[in-house]
Amino acid sequence: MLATRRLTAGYGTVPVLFDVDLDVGDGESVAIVGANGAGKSTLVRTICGLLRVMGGEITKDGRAIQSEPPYRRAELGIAVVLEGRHLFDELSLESNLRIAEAQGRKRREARFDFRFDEVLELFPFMKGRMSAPVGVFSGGEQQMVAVARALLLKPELLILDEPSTGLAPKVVREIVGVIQALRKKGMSLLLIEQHIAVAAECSDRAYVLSLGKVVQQLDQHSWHLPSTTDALARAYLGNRT
Ligand SMILES: Nc1ncnc2c1ncn2[C@@H]1O[C@H](COP(=O)(O)OP(=O)(O)OP(=O)(O)O)[C@@H](O)[C@H]1O
Repeated sequence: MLATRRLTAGYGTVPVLFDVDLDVGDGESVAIVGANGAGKSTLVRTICGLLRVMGGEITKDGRAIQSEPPYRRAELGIAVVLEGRHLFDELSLESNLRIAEAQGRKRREARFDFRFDEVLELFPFMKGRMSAPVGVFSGGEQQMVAVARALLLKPELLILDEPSTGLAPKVVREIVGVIQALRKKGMSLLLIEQHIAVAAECSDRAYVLSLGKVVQQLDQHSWHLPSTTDALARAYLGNRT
């Protein structure tokens, strides 16, 4: 589905990601974990085309996409929920969703064709609140609007940048429930997550990122091994642990 090879990217002339090799298979859920400043958001912005690639390659289904503009990557089936959500705060919930639905209609051959009413079923709180401006919604509700909007783009690969950060445990459980429902449907997911427990629960595999490099790969069985705990502690706390 998605691959990066020796991907180097950053800001201005300064790289903050170095030679990142990453794969997300068809129907796979892959997490990226790492401390603040490890480069997780930079990786997301580079994959969706908001940051220029300095070196290496990004492919979607084997086709190089690193020169494609962000809107083309969306048309190719990559949707992203960025940190900060970037909703149209003054517009109603319905307008926010209908704008995405209109974009999604361009993807006629999409494998996951979420209809408007199906998306609403995933997010019951939305019923009866269609005319409210999304700026008045709670952080958790806004996060769900951002996910709903991404789904209406009919993606094959959904990238979620820190979906649980700053949210109450009950809301995190709701988001986890939605992620699990998408996994069941076979959608490919790339999940950027600082909370190890959420990452372990919602992914098949994970990459540990530290100072812009992949320092370890984890599979389902290795999350709780002592060597993993050590590697995660080093990635999160530095080498003085
Ligand atoms: N707009 C920017 N201009 C210059 N440097 C930046 C910019 N955004 C991030 N950086 C730097 O790039 C590095 C990686 O940051 P990034 O936001 O990708 O990390 P992160 O793993 O997503 O962290 P967090 O969990 O805090 O969001 C950091 O050293 C950061 O200071």
